[in-house]
Amino acid sequence: MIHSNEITFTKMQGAGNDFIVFKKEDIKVIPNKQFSPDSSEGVRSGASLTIEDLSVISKKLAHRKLGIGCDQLIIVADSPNADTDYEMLIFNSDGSQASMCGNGIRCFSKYIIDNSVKSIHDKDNKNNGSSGSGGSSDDGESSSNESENAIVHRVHTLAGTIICSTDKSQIGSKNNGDSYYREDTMLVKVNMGNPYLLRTNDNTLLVPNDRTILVPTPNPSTDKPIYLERVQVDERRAIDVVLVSMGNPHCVIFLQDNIEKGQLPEGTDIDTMDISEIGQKLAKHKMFVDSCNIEFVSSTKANHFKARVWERGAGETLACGTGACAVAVATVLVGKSLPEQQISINMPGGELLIDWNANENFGKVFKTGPATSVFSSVIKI
Ligand SMILES: N[C@@H](CCC[C@H](N)C(=O)O)C(=O)O
Repeated sequence: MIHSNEITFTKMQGAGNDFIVFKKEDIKVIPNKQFSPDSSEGVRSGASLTIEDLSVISKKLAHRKLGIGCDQLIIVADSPNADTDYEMLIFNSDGSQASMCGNGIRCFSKYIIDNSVKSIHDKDNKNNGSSGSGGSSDDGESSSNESENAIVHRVHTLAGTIICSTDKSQIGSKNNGDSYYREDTMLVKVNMGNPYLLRTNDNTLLVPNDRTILVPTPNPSTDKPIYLERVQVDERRAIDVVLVSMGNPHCVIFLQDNIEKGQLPEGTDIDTMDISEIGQKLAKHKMFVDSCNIEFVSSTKANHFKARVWERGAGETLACGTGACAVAVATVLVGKSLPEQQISINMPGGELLIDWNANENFGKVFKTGPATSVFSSVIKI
């Protein structure tokens, strides 16, 4: 090995979905003198590392026995444009790069606040991470996502700009006038953007691009909406699913509907079923352009649902933020939720609250949930 890396990181979790979070520039690339004793190279910052380098590092760190262990790596980087404050890079535990992570972005925002990470675009130094960009905007987020008292981060992701808002009261009170006492957990509300029709290998003619906004079909009993699909899991089984993109792909399975159609066995129970069997098969189904995240859902009472997730690139996780949004959107689309009311999605690691009304706030989906710091340390790999 010619180089080793020393990384200062924070282990975080959001509703039990766990992350290793660090700044890209906080990776120190150290030349290994044992293998290149004559090299004049000194310690470099990780700022110059490529996506391939970060993918290799992520896979090592994410390993639950040989590394630190996590579902995703969340890397804080400088934003490539002046419209956003920061960039968030995401890697699944298998090293694949993801476009968006709903639980991770709340932890990202808490990390920025806790570490006073500066935005390179904040020339006046107004935004030291805890003051926020204040970012009101014309695309609907300002009405529901922020207030005078909120710290707002506009984050560049591969899924587009995502806006996080944390009420200042979440940050804790001033301690002795010179430092902040920080709670381990803060609640963060995120404008997750619009839900989109998921483009698959089968529907490319009907869904010509990845940015076709999803809206409820006016007459679902007579039209077969494009987001409903019957998927052949294997030779003996087909399952009805709802397909939603939250900037990353989701395939939502309502258990009871499939039991009633005889497509899942009577007695299939969300708490005890083995989701890995169907999850793995569907995740790599040929209809998906680049694999898929699979959500299993049962209803508890009006606007309350239980869900478990098989994540592409990470397997079963205790929660998935984009997954919770996709589930909530799917429940509205198929008439299981009232869009005027908040939707509660309970996953094994905790509850996420989703607001989506296709006719308000430009059809954006809002998600509220916790972000928790577990510990910080340094690792050499
Ligand atoms: N845990 C995440 C989603 C992470 C990415 C996903 N596995 C993918 O590959 O799309 C969340 O909270 O949204």
